[in-house]
Amino acid sequence: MNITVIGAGAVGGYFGARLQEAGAKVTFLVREKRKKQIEENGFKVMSVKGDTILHHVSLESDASNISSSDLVIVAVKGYHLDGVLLQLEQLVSKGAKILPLLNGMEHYEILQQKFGRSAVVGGLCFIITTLDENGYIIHTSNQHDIVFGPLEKEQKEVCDKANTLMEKANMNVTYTEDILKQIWNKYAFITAYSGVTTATRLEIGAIREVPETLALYRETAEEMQKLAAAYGIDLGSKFSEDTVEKAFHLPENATSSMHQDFRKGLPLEVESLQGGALRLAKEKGVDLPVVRTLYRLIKPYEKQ
Ligand SMILES: NC(=O)C1=CN([C@@H]2O[C@H](COP(=O)(O)OP(=O)(O)OC[C@H]3O[C@@H](n4cnc5c(N)ncnc54)[C@H](OP(=O)(O)O)[C@@H]3O)[C@@H](O)[C@H]2O)C=CC1
Ligand SMILES: CC(C)(CO)C(=O)C(=O)O
Repeated sequence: MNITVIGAGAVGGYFGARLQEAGAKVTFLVREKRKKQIEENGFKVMSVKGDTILHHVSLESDASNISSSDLVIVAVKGYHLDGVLLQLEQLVSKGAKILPLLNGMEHYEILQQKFGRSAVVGGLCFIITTLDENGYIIHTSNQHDIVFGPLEKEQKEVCDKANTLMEKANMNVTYTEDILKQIWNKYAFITAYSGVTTATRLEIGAIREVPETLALYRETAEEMQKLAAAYGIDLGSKFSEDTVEKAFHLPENATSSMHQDFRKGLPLEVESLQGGALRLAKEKGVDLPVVRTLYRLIKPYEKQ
């Protein structure tokens, strides 16, 4: 299977490497600085699930040099999505379907509007990865999961093929017919988790010790559930309870990638997560006062 990964960062680099190990022909579409870093330092993954070095890495900076791909995995930050649309256009025009792994929700609408509904497969991931100063991928969580599936019937063939590949790879895959619900589920969870960890600058262990702050987390989950319902998605009567429960099963020092970005002084995806929720809520006339407060607390640090 021919796969292009746009964004050879923490997420794209990790899953791209796993798919290449499993036999896929993977091309990483990268910008010049990252290309140079990989050429100089090599492509290494240091992972609790097993280290790997890619001895041959196919790197491209221009999608017009890629003849065709079955699937393009998009793993850039939400605020870089606009910057990859022209490259994506070239790949989609040569027959590729898009599998986004970004956190958030609005990118689906953006990609579907630009490339048509049939081009965009549903997907998300659960993993904790980061890049070190050499550009090596450091994977520290037990999770290395992709959840994906067709959003349109005509995507079944490429999804079946991707599933066969992912099942062979050193990662977990959940292939589901109900991917829209799973996307909302992750979006609702991550908006609460990233919002509360980043706004408080606390890891989950400290948050769950303080009932008042844990209530903030639960109320964010409740609001996100309300938002999902306004879009016709029922996350289930136990969603907020389960979200709180999850906080007690995570390691004490676990935190969101947004909070980690905050600590590193990197830009924050607040517009893709909390900001996006507020825009989606406005369209449906839903009020999200807790999400709005988190948004207002995090927004000043968006560009750091
Ligand atoms: N890291 C994690 O643990 C998790 C992250 N996520 C989500 O995954 C998404 C990606 O995050 P993550 O991998 O951490 O981010 P990273 O910053 O590590 O990687 C993003 C990569 O995208 C590249 N990029 C940006 N613009 C372009 C472009 N125009 N062309 C080619 N490459 C480009 C960047 O390259 P450059 O070096 O050139 O800037 C960077 O390498 C986010 O939405 C995040 O929320 C989800 C679950 C967990
Ligand atoms: C919660 C987690 C680590 C799960 O993948 C995540 O998506 C994030 O922090 O961005």
